[in-house]
Order: sequence, then C-alpha cells, then structure tokens
Amino acid sequence: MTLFQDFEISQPLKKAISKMGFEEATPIQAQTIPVTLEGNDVIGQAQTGTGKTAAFGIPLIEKIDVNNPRIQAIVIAPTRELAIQVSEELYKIGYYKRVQVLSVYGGQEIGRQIRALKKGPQIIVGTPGRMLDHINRKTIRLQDVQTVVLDEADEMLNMGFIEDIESILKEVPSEHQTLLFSATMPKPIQAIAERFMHEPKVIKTKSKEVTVANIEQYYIETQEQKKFDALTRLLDIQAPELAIVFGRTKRRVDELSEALQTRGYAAQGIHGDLTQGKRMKVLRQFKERSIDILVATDVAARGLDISGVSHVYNFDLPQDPESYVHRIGRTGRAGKQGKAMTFVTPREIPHLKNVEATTKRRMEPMKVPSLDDALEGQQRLIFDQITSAINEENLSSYEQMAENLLEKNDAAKVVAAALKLMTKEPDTTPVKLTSEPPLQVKKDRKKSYGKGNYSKNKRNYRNKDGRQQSSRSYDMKQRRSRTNKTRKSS
Ligand SMILES: Nc1ncnc2c1ncn2[C@@H]1O[C@H](COP(=O)(O)OP(=O)(O)OP(=O)(O)O)[C@@H](O)[C@H]1O
Ligand SMILES: [Mg+2]
Repeated sequence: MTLFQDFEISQPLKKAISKMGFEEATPIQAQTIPVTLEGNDVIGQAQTGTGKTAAFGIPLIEKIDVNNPRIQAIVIAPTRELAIQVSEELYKIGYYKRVQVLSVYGGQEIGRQIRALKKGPQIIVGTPGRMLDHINRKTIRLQDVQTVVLDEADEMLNMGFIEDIESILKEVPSEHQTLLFSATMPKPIQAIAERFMHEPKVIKTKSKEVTVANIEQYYIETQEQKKFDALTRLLDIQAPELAIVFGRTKRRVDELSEALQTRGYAAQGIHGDLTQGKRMKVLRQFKERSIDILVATDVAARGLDISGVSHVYNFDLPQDPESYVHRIGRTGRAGKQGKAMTFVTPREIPHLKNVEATTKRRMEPMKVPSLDDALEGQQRLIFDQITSAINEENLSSYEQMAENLLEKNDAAKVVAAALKLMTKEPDTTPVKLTSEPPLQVKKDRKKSYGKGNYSKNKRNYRNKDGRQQSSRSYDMKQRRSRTNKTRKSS
C-alpha cells in the first residue's frame, strides 16, 4: 500500500490530493509517480478508471515553476470533453501550488482562448487541432515546454491524429519528458510511440485482463430489428442510475435518442456534429441527472469520468476491441461496480469473439427479456422504492388520505391501484430506426496494423488520393471503416 503522504512531493500537492479525497495511490499511480518524478519518459498502461490522470498529473504539477508565466507542460487529449475534464483535475491537483491550467479546444471562441492565454498559464490541455491552430497563430509558444503528455496515447497516435501530434512535437524543445497513458496500447502503436520517446519506461499494471473485474459483461444475441425493444426492456429491468448507450454512427445516435424519448425515457444524444454548446449542455444535464441516459458515439468512449454511470449498453458492436474496452470502462470506475451489455446480431458473433480474444474475458450470454420480465422489473423497482419510503420518508400528510381510502376499499386493492399508477409499464410505441448493416470482422487484425505502410526508414509516402502522409499504423481498409467514428473533434 502506498500513501500519497509518503511520496516525495511538496506539501501544497499533498494538501490538494487529500482535499480531493485520495489517500492511497492506485497501482498505476504507485508505480509511475516515482519513476516520472525522476524525469524518465513513461508509457503507462492501466485499466480504465484506475487514476491515470493523477498518475501523470501529480509529477507534472510538481515540476512546474509557478514563478515562470510561460507554458511548461502540454497535455493532448482526443476529445474536447476529455480536455476539459483533464484540465479540471489538474487544476485541483495544482490548487494550493497556484498553478494555472488552461484548456483549449475546437468549438470554443478562439478570441476568448487567446485572452486567457495572455494571462500566462503554465499548463495547456487541448485537442490537437486547436492546439496547432494556436501554435500557427503564435498565441501558444512551446519553447519552455518540459513535459508533453498524450492522454489516450494509442488513440492520439492513431491514424487521424498522428500528423497533428508530430507537428506539435516539432515546436517543443528536444529536451523534454514525454508521458503516454492509456488503458490500451496495441503493440504496433507502442512501437510508433517509442519513436517519440527517449528510453521510455514501460509500466503496465500486472493484470491478465484488459478490462476491470468489477464490470459484469454480458452479450445479448438478437436480430437487428429487435435490438431496440430489447434495449428498452433491459432499461426497465435494470433501472440504471445513469446509463450510456453507444451507437455506431451520428445518425444512429440521433435516431436512438429520439426513439428513447418517444418511449418516455430521459435521454439525450452526444456526437461530433452537434455544436459545442449543445455537447456541453447534454453532458451537464447528464452529470446533474436531469437526463439519465446518454446516447453517444465513440466521442464519449474515452477517458470521461462521470460518477453514477452504472450501466453501459453497446447498442451496436464497437468497431475494434480497444473501443469496447474504453466504452465499457465508463462504468465500474474507481473500484465501483458496473454492468456492460453488448448487443450482437447472429452474423456479428465472430466479431464478438474477436473482442473477447483481445480482452481475454468472456461475456456472459443474457436472454432477450420479455415484456413480462420488463413489467416485473419496473414493479420490483417500485416495490423497493415503497419499502424504503415506508422506513425513511415522513408520510404524516398522506396518512389521513390512506385511512379514507381504506375505509371504503379493500386494502390489497388500494395498494394494487397505487402500484399500477406508479409503475412505468413497458412502452411499445413504434419507433423509427434505420437498420445498420452487420459489422464485418477484419480478417487478420494483427497484420493490418502497420502492414508495410509504416516503417522507420520509409516515413513519407503517398496515399491513394495523393496526399502526403507521414507515418501510420492502420491500413486503408481500417481507415475507411473508422470514418464513422466521431474522431476529429477539435
Ligand atoms: N488514488 C485515488 N483514490 C481514490 N480515487 C481516485 C484515486 N485516483 C483517482 N481517483 C478517481 O478515480 C476516477 C478515475 O480516474 P481517472 O479518470 O484518472 O481514470 P483513468 O485511469 O484515466 O481512466 P480512463 O482509462 O477511462 O481514462 C476519478 O474519479 C478519480 O478522481
Ligand atoms: Mg484517463
């Protein structure tokens, strides 16, 4: 057991960490913080929700010179919401040290960011595109940067981002520390990563499984057209505190959130085609629980830490096993329990096996619930709520009314009527949902990474549309298949 108080870090940080409620370091924190404080480059891989943000955040903030108003560290994250979240966590860690942290991301007025940049933040957290934009405008200067962090490193070094990352790194002095963190690190991506690094220490917390043990994982085999009924019945039965439903495409997310609303659920969608204002509003509503179902593309798959997410539903199978790991990792965080349900059509079973082979964990089969099961689920929920209300609520203003009802009616009838009115009976309102074709399993995934397209000596080559590419890991087939992902969010 490693306590934060025992780390060689300054008092203001210890005070901030304790205010955040952390006492004991998680395994990845215990292993990486000392090594990072010594100045090493680090590749840190640990399961979702195990505190990787603080693992890089603590040493990063320890190193900052607060008397220097220039940018000393940058953290790059794949999505806007993650950049904001990471900057908030760093702000908390640096609170008593008075470190200034700023997030810059696409979709927010650039003028506002430029004004904030003039105040001399020491740490910038941003999405690659917007960070490059500021570098080109000379509103961000990286000459004093000593630390570069790639959060969700494998995603950042993936096809769509690598050129931006390379351009950013060109602006950083060659003497700098590089920290890469993610829950997944496919070997070919790690090889690319090491090119950017100086004798990196690779720290992977020892665990056979890629996903955390406290997430129960199920799959539900059903026809494409039956998935939605199965979803709403499951929602009725499982009554999640907060749930995230992942869909494959933006259109899918729009249709799903509308269909859920039609059936009376408090659901909203989030994806890359919405305005930033709308994206932030939906996420705020979800955190405040004015909605309890977030329907999302993979834009919400990585890094987001929202307490209370008890269930994740993969309405559509994710494109690759890594995406599965990150999606389900939105639940079961910081030692909490979670459940993940994945819908799969019969033709997609090979794809599911592929996911299981990567995660080294079997998903349990779950039967498609019937309407009766759904009704029973809702009844059980109401039963539990009433039982706890009997013990905990002040019912005095209702007691007279109860007496009146009981005078004229049979007691069991009265309670049954009240139960019926309170129970949300399964809603079968027809909804419109465009069918998605089944996912095709990629023949040999291992070979498809970095297949001839990338080598150390052959860094530049032209792709099919003649555009020069620097380095890459996925082949073109994979690239096409990933275009539906909401990736370029900055
Ligand atoms: N030592 C600790 N003690 C208690 N809670 C912690 C500790 N470290 C981090 N946490 C909390 O655990 C949660 C998950 O942390 P974090 O978001 O950093 O996970 P992660 O490993 O980056 O996950 P992901 O792979 O999904 O990005 C956060 O709410 C964080 O505040
Ligand atoms: Mg993280």
